[in-house]
Amino acid sequence: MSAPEGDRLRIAVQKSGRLSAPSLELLTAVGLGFAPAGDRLFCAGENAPVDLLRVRDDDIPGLVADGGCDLGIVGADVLGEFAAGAGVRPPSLLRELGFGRCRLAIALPQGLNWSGPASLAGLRIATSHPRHLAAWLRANAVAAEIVTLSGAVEIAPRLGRADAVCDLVSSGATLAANALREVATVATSQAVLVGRAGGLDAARAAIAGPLLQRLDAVLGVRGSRLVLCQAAREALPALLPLLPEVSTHTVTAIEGDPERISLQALCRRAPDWPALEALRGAGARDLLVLPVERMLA
Ligand SMILES: Nc1ncnc2c1ncn2[C@@H]1O[C@H](COP(=O)(O)OP(=O)(O)OP(=O)(O)O)[C@@H](O)[C@H]1O
Ligand SMILES: O=P(O)(O)OC[C@H]1O[C@H](OP(=O)(O)OP(=O)(O)O)[C@H](O)[C@@H]1O
Ligand SMILES: [Mg+2]
Repeated sequence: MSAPEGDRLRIAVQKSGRLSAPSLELLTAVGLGFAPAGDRLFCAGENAPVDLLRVRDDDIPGLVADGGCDLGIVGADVLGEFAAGAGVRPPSLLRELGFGRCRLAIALPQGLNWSGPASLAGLRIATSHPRHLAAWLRANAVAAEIVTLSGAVEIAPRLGRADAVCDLVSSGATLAANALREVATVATSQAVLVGRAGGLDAARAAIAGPLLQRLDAVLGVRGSRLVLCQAAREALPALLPLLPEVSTHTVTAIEGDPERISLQALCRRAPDWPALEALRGAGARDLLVLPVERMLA
């Protein structure tokens, strides 16, 4: 990966929060190295013409939209809020990254009844996602007041600032800790890679292209396992259906033993213990389950 002097790719990532560590891990997995970030906002790439900008996640769509950065990693929820705003052409969604999975949900304090979206009519709903919420209320023909807060949304009912909330949920622990009950999903989200809407200039595209290919090689096998085993050739038809979500498999003859084969299967998810025990019961021996890091097709 080489580029003319001065032509460097800039990637915006969240400085500190839910997406920071997995974003850096992904960039490392595609071969990018950065000096330890510490508190720095800007990290020059050590082995490629790619620099990191570490910022608040809310700033990432705007930075990519106005050309301050070429690529960014941000929650689809934050991208959606930005895109629903007036005026600026939002960044393009280039890839879904499979981490930071959560949902934007409506939750009510105990004591408020729920019989559908109409139950929210006339209530004050606290959220950091006012545009998502406004669109959802519109789609459900509900008139409610939106109270926009930048954080700690779940505390708003207890403080008397709102009657209900619309916030991000994954495990539900934060809602439970605040005695709130999830009643409806407004949107689902995960981390996404975004790029400038108009595309990159030729020099930057030449840096980004191979990186995207590497990214696909990593994302395409996330969660996959390589399962290896030996078995009698006649056991093969019984073994294959026991493997979870096989994407490809290879059968190899074992030298000197025409009755036995070696099976290699790429599975989109890990076989659990019962599946492995069933495979063994069907004649598989020397079963190996290996993690898969990347696959160049
Ligand atoms: N509980 C969760 N589980 C999984 N992903 C989450 C969860 N909460 C948020 N996210 C995702 O992570 C993104 C960042 O969340 P985080 O709470 O770190 O943001 P923040 O507090 O706004 O940070 P910043 O200081 O950068 O503004 C969210 O936009 C969402 O996409
Ligand atoms: O359903 P849960 O697993 O409890 O997750 C939900 C919480 O996660 C997010 O906040 P985060 O913990 O990132 O902290 P923040 O409020 O400081 O952004 C979100 O805003 C919720 O508060
Ligand atoms: Mg934020």
